[in-house]
Amino acid sequence: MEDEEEASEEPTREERRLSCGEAALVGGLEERRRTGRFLTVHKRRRRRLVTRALHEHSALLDDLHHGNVQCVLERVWQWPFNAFTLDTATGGRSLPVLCVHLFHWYGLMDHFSLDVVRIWKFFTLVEEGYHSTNPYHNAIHATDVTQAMHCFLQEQKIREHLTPAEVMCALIAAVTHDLDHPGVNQPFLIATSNHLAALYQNTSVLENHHWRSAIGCLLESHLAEQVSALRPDLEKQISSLILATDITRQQEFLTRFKKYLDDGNLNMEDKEDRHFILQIALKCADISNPCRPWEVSKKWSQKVCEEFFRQGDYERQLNLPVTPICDRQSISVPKIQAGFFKFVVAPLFEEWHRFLDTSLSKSMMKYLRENQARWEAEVVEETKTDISEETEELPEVIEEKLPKRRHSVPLSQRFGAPGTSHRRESLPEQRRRLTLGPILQFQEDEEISILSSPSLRSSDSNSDEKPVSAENLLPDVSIASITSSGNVQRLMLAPPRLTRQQTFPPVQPYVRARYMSTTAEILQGSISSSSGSSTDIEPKPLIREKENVDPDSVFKTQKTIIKPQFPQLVCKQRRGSAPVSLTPSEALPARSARRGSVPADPTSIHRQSRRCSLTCRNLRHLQPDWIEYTV
Ligand SMILES: Nc1ncnc2c1ncn2[C@@H]1O[C@@H]2COP(=O)(O)O[C@H]2[C@H]1O
Ligand SMILES: [Zn+2]
Repeated sequence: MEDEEEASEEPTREERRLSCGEAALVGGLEERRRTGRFLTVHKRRRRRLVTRALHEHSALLDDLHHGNVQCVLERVWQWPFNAFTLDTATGGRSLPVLCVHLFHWYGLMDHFSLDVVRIWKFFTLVEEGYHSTNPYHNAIHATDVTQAMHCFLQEQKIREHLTPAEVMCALIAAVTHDLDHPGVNQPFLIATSNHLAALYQNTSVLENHHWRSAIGCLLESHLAEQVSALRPDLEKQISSLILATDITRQQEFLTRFKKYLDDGNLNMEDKEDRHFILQIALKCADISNPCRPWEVSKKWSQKVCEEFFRQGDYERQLNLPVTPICDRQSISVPKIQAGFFKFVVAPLFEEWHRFLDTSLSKSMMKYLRENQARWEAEVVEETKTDISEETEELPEVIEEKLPKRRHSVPLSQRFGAPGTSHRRESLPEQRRRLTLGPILQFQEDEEISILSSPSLRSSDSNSDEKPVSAENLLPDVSIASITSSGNVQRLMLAPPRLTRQQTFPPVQPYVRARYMSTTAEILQGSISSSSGSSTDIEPKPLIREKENVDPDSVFKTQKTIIKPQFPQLVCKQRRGSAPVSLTPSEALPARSARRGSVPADPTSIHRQSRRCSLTCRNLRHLQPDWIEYTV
C-alpha cells in the first residue's frame, strides 16, 4: 500500500503538461485522494448511523428545512411577502429557489421544454452575480422584486393577455434587473472614472450593464440555446424592461402612463402596450418596498440608506463632494424615507392603483400611506429633538451659529468610521430643498427634478477642493475605483495601507468571461438596441471579438490592451462594493484569487465550494495583468 502511495506521488504525464496553477490544483485533489480512504470510512459510518436513526425515528424523515421553504413558497402570491424570511428558510438561496418555483408554477419548463439543470445553472449564476456585501442591492432585493412582479402578473388585467414568452421575460428581467450592482450609483462611477461609465457613455450605465450581464448568464447556462428561436425577441424585451428601471427616467414613464390612463387608450391586446405595462410593473416592483408591511418595509429602508451612507463615506474618503442623500452626517433615514415615499413612490403607485384598481393595489396603497405616516412622524420627532437641543444653547451662541451649518455631532467626528450614524441638520437654505437619493432631487414645491447631469454636484464644504478627477484623487486616497493604468501605478506607490474599491468586474475569471462574452456578442451586433430606446447605448468596443468568443480568447485579447502594472498584488482582491483592505504584505499568489466582495470569511465556504469547479477550470487565466485591469 505504501508503494502505491509513493508511486502516486510521481507526477503523471498529464500533470507534467499542466500549468503551475493547475498542478497545484491537481496536487490538492491528490491530497484529498490520499486522505480519501480515511474520509470514506467516516462517511460510511456516518451514513449508516443516520439511516439507522431515520429508521428508528420516522418523524425525522420529515425534512424540516424543506418544509419551511414550502411553507413560505405557498404564500408567494400574497403581497405581505417577506423575502428575508425566504432567504433564511433557504439558507441564503432565496433567488434560485423562488425563480425555479415560479418557472414551474407558470409551466414555463414544459412550455419551452427547458432543461431543469440549465434553469438551475442560470439562476445560480444570477445569484452569484449579485454582491452579497451590498446592504441593499443584493440577491434578496432581486428575490423581493421578482415576487412583487409575480404578484402583478397575477392581476387579471395583465394575466389574461400575457403570452408565456412575456411571462418568462418579465420574470427574468425582474430577477436580473440589478445584476452585478456595485452598490454605488452612476454619478459615483462617472466621478471615479469607472470603465463602465465610459463603456456606456455615462447613460443608464448600471442598467445597461445589468441587462448585458443577464444575457451573459443566459449564454453561460446554455439556456439561450434552448430558446434560440425566441432569442432575439427575448433579449430585446429583457433589455428594454431593465432599462426602464433607470430611476432617472421615472418622469418620462410616469407622464406616458398618465396620458394612457387619461386618454383610456391602453390596449392590452397590443403587444407594445403590454410591454409598456410590463415596464411599469417592473418599475413598481423595483420600488415596492415602501408598500410592504411596516416590519418588512422598514428593513428595506434601513438597508437602502445604509448603502447610500456607505457611498457617502467613500466619497468623503475620496475627497469627492458628498452626495447629500448619502451623507450620514447631514440627513437621517426618516428624512430620506419621507421624501422618497412622497415624491417618488406615491406618484407612481397612485397611477398603478388607477390602472389596476384591485384589492392588491388598495392593499399596497394602504401600506404605503401607513408607512409614510410613520416616517413623517419620526421626522417630526427628530425636529422636536433638534429644536430642544437648540434651545438649550446660549442665545448668543445660537445667533452666532445661525448663518452656518448646524452640526448635531462635533465636527471632529465628521470622518467617523462607516457605520456610525451621526445626524445633523443642514443650513437653513439647504432645508428648503430636500435632496433625496443619489439620483433624484425633491423640491419643496413637490416637483421632482431629475439630476440627469452625470457630473457630481458640488457641495459647499468641498467647493474649494481641486476639481474631481481620478488623477488628483491619488495617491492620498484610501479607496479608488480607477481603471487607468497610470493611476493604478500611482496608487501602488502610495502609503502601504491602501484600500481600494472594486465596483466591477469580479476578479473571478469565469464571471469576467461571461460579461465579456456578452459584450462580444453585442459587438457582433447580435443584440439590437431595445425598443429604440435612446438610453440603450451601444458600448464602445473594448475588444474586437471573433464570432464565437471563448473565455481564452477574451483574456488574450484583453491582455493586448491592458499593460501589466502590478503583478500579484490584486489577487487578494475580491469583487464587491465594500472597500477591501490590501497591503502588499497581504497579497496572495495568483492561485489564491477568489471572487467576492469582502475578504474570505468562513461563512462563505459553502458558496465557494459551489463555484469551485468553475474557478478551477479557469485558473490558468489568472494572469496578473488581466486581474489588475479588473480592479
Ligand atoms: N426605501 C427606499 N428609500 C430610498 N430610496 C430607495 C428606496 N427603495 C429604493 N430606492 C431607490 O430607488 C432605486 C430604484 O432602482 P434601484 O433598485 O437600482 O435603486 C433604488 C434606490 O436607489
Ligand atoms: Zn432594484
